[in-house]
Amino acid sequence: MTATLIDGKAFAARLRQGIAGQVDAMRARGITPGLAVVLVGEDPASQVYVRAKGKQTREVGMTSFEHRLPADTSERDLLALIGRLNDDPAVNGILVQLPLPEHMDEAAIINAVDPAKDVDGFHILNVGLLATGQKAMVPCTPLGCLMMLRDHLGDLSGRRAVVVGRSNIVGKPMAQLLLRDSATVTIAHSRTQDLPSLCREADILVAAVGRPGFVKGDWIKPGATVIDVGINRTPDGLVGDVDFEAARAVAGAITPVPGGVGPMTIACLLANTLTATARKNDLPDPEGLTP
Ligand SMILES: Nc1nc2c(c(=O)[nH]1)N[C@@H](CN(C=O)c1ccc(C(=O)N[C@@H](CCC(=O)O)C(=O)O)cc1)CN2
Ligand SMILES: [Mg+2]
Repeated sequence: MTATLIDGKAFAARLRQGIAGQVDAMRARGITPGLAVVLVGEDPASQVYVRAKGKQTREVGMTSFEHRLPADTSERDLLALIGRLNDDPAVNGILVQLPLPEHMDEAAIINAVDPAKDVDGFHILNVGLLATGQKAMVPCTPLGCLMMLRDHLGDLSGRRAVVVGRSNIVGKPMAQLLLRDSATVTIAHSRTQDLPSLCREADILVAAVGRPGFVKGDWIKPGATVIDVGINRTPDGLVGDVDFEAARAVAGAITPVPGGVGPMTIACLLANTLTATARKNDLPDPEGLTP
């Protein structure tokens, strides 16, 4: 038996359709959500993502503000731009595309964004709110993973989840979200001992290490749900962190790369922009878009 494919591309398209409907309703009340995306430098992958973000923002009826700055922009100038966006009432969401050039202090930039406009959920305040179970802005990639897991599995309570990877963008917030849904969560990383055995205990396995085909088929518990967050460019094309062909013969369900987690990341960015706009205007959180 081969695993069910969790189609992130189709899921994201449905999500955007729902968001477009909610944007229409907001615009009828005179409120147009606005998202500002800031790109520093010419990283080719980042350029692709930023272009896709602008296009999808406009397609759901929101206003897109795009700021492209040269790679040698000073931290001071970037902070000044963020300050102007923080003060701009037409901007409800601000995203600074990562990675930033080497000379920039990433934490200082992230923490300069108004937490209420922090649609990436990376600001220290939102990290703390999420960790303590309070209303936060939630990072887009883990939010998308959670939506797919709930859609496929229903209640996550009591399930054993292993998150491989401890980044601030994916691994840590993913673990927080799973914990919030009462899963039993382990975060594994490069120093974890006997990683294959640990992974074999997982009903839910999330791979976010950034190494092509790192998770092998025989690390997977038969019937497990596997979420592959990896996006690795190799001579064979784009591949995930999971050995897909071997894994799909064992897993119960799996996200493909491309077409799994990636498209959900941008759809959840739009979801967060809608949430930030609703909160700014003292409206209830949009249905189904927050954890
Ligand atoms: N400020 C942020 N920076 C970065 C984030 C983020 O969430 N916030 N995440 C990634 C990049 N990213 C969005 O920014 C992103 C990555 C991948 C995809 C995607 O749709 N991938 C496709 C494949 C597209 C391709 O050919 O590359 C897929 O997986 O099907 C969307 C967004 C790092 N930076
Ligand atoms: Mg991401």
